Amino acid sequence: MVIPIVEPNTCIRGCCTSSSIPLHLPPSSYSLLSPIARGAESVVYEGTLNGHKVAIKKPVLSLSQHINDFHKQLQLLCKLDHPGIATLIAAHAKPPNYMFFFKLYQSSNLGHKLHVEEWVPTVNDALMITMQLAKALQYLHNLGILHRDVKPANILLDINLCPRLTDFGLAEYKSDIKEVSLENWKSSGKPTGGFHKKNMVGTLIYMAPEILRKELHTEKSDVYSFGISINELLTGVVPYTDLRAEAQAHTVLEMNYTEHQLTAAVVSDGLRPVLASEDLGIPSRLISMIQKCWDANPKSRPSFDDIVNELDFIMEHRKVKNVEDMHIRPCNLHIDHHVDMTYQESISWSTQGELLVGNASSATDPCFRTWESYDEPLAYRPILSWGSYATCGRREAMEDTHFILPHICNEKDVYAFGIFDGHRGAAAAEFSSRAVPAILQNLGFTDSPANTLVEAFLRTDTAFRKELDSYRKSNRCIQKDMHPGCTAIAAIVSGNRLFVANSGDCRAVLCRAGNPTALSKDHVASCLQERERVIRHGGQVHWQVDTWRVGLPALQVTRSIGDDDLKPAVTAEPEITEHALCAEDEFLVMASDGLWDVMSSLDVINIIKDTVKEAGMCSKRLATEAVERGSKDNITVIVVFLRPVSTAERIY
Ligand SMILES: Nc1ncnc2c1ncn2[C@@H]1O[C@H](COP(=O)(O)OP(=O)(O)OP(=O)(O)O)[C@@H](O)[C@H]1O
Ligand SMILES: [Mn+2]
Ligand SMILES: [Mn+2]
Repeated sequence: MVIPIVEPNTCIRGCCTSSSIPLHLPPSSYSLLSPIARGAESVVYEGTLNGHKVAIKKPVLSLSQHINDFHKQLQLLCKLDHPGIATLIAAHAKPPNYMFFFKLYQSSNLGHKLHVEEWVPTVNDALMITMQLAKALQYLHNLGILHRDVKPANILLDINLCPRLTDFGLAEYKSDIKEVSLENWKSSGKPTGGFHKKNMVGTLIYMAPEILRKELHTEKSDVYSFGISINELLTGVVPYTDLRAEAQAHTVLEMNYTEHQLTAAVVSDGLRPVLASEDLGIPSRLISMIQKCWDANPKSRPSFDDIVNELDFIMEHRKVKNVEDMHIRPCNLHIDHHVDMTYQESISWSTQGELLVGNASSATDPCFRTWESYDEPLAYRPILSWGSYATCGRREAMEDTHFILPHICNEKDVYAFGIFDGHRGAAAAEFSSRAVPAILQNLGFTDSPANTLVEAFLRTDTAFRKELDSYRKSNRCIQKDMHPGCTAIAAIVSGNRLFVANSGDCRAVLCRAGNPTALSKDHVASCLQERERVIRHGGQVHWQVDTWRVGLPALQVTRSIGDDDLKPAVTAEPEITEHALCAEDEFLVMASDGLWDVMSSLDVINIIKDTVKEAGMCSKRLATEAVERGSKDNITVIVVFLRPVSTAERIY
């Protein structure tokens, strides 16, 4: 992208100059589209500059000091040019608009990648990221610049997952540092002032003990933050969160309280996060390097020159020895799944579900884009972050399954989520959790999202019953009278459109302007309409014990995948609801009936309101609360935030 430079290319004060980066832009050359992130000091937007997609960082300028800071940051950014550092393309440094234009890095930041997308890197991925980042910091230190805010949220990833260090909001020339820090502690009160404390929840855990003791920042303080960040990359664990696994810090208040104790433990007791383990193929020298980086004594920490040399050695050694690359953690570690083995012996229903529909990930057919929201380029675009939690609860066996499928057919703005609640065994739920996403991928955008969802449910049901039949005929490892089934709910978010398909009694709720909107209706025999439909299709309904039930198996639900002894009365055909999302939509909650048995939609919304705004933590809190309230069933929860959540309430 070539942007003409208008001379004199300086900011309004004349303190920032550059020969290659334009510092004032005609207003017609750029536009702000949707916000990507709201930080403490800025809002980052996706936007365009001369027709190209860019990231636009617009600082919050509420004090004159903030304008000084902008100029300082711009002077610094103009000097930087390194493949490990986010590229500044242009800036606008004239009132009333102060903006930085960066290259847009599409693969989000490392914190999001690890904890929201649950990305599991291979050893080589991890080594490459570590090396690139070390080289970027080596480059800065050679220029006499300290970054002072190294953490995964400030490490962007490009499409090749190469890291790009960003956020120079706290960066300083080492030579200026004495003066600045004294001034900082006094005037702005960083990091002890009330406001900053609130916003430092995320940063504190990366701060070296000497910084927590309010001593001066040196190169070695960046080394410490680097060590903590790389260990987080290797373990996939937000530093110290494992400490609170039992205590379950759910609210910001609780978090702040623990942060206080944490600071004391890091400074006085030498507490550090749990170190990555060698078991999963991580080179032992990399692990010892991390330990040296977070040594309590700054003088004992290596410099980035030392670190780059050591990494060179580790990588060369792997190459010579031809060490096999592998993932550094098993994928999907967080789900406590117990598979019901009573009748399925050696059949893996999940694998069957995947195999049956062909290898979805290799779907190479170009997808035809017929999904309507793409015709409206200016339509509202929600920004999603999601998490899930699944627990057996008080049951012996886990019969719930779920899937999360971001970026269907590599489309950035298209996501699918689904939950399956098995009955009479887990087979149907296990099969469906693989088959439904695979079919969605395979169908791509050839039909409307609503039709695609219906098709996915029906095809999964047919495929599962056929498979079951062939097992029965071949007399292999299945009892003749077993008719497993599952209820199913799935959602597709495509641009600003939300589609929910439901068969059975899982439920989806949207929080719109603080109030619950039901996105699904339960299909149970106690519902007159459903009872009549079952009878019309040849099924039998009777009152038994306390409620209406279907057929001999006395099923309470009237729609499901599987249950082949009750077909076609108990249909797999879902009901679909469709909504246009808008700025008032805060989040979407999907859950199996184990949650809804003990909680109303309003309860769910209120609980999320006072929980740390991290989707995984919200899901866990809801499920845990449901167990506490006496739910006797398996519980699976998926929470999807539909707009950016405040950094102050995020945990990384
Ligand atoms: N060039 C970019 N491309 C894509 N996403 C970006 C880009 N720059 C920033 N972001 C996103 O915006 C987030 C915030 O950016 P940045 O850290 O620069 O802002 P900040 O206001 O200083 O935030 P903080 O609250 O961490 O101080 C990043 O974590 C990243 O997810
Ligand atoms: Mn940041
Ligand atoms: Mn910042």
